Amino acid sequence: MKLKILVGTMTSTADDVAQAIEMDCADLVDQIEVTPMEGLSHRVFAEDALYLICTSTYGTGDVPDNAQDLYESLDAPGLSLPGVRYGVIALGDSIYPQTFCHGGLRFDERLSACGAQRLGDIWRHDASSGTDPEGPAAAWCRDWLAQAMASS
Ligand SMILES: Cc1cc2nc3c(=O)[nH]c(=O)nc-3n(C[C@H](O)[C@H](O)[C@H](O)COP(=O)(O)O)c2cc1C
Repeated sequence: MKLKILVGTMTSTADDVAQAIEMDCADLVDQIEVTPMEGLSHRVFAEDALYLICTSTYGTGDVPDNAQDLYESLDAPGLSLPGVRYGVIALGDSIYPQTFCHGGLRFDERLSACGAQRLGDIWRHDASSGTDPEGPAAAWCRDWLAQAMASS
């Protein structure tokens, strides 16, 4: 199975998380591909892969600039992604309590509205927690991948 990590970021934290997962989880899947969201559309979900949305949150609960095109494309009328299985890593900061981690939550809403299936809970990281996300995210991903493969 291939894991495709789609990265939405402004200041590279989400990319650091994706790189940590690529290093730590290589033994669990056939291939891991880390892809920045720049210029992507919903067509990225056509591949036979397991998808991981790894994104931060900006503005007032918005997806980062490099994720806008992909996010908007998921609103296409009649778009259907029934065979797509995905997980979500949502980075945010609890100093924005009204919109905490909404970037990831927004992707989850759009993907599930298109009939895609989320596996597991959304993993959130709080930039105000005083911990770096890379290690805990990679540990979460190992469990998540094990469950995803057991259910496929
Ligand atoms: C200008 C600005 C706006 C932000 N807005 C939000 C927000 O609305 N909700 C939230 O949970 N986090 C918000 N954040 C926090 C970031 O999502 C968080 O720091 C994240 O780890 C950054 O990841 P990145 O480096 O991959 O972009 C904001 C950060 C900045 C600098």
